Amino acid sequence: MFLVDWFYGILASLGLWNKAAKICFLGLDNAGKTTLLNMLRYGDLRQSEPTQQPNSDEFSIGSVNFTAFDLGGASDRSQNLEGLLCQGGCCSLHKVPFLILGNKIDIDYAASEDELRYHLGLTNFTTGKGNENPSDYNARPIEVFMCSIARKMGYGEGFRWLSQYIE
Ligand SMILES: Nc1nc2c(ncn2[C@@H]2O[C@H](COP(=O)(O)OP(=O)(O)OP(=O)(O)O)[C@@H](O)[C@H]2O)c(=O)[nH]1
Repeated sequence: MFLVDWFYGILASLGLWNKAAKICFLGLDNAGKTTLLNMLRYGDLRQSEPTQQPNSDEFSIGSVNFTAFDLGGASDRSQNLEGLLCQGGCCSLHKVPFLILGNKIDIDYAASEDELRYHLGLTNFTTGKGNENPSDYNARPIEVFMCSIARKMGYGEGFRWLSQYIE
């Protein structure tokens, strides 16, 4: 019973209760991928050593599978967002929704949402944060949400946005 309540609590807070999905986290070194994974898995902040070798970490809650590809010390920054988005339309991620989390907004000098959108080339290109009608949507859903995993802020809204594109 406790386990079911825990499953329900975490998935409902992310809008993922009754959804089946594979959610993959990709990010630069030090972005907070492991911290987010630990927050989802254990519900708290845990320190971990910076990743020195490419690896991945995976766990499931209910029918939702979370995987973080931690490129760490071997990160190749040419694998940027543009590459991931496969703008040539050639790849299997063609219509997969992208949630971009701008983490660490608790830090004074953190980039603003507008700055992040600008530097990612996403100004005026994102889907919108409201409840779109997913069945009307023919393009890849993509949106930016700013967050602080340390303060437990922002990423829940991002996941709930994402959840509307997951069956
Ligand atoms: N201030 C602040 N620090 C954070 C936040 N999220 C993570 N961190 C810190 O950022 C550092 C890197 O976090 P990780 O989760 O290890 O980052 P990662 O993306 O897994 O990094 P690699 O292992 O290098 O790929 C750690 O010291 C975290 O405590 C946040 O929201 N705010």
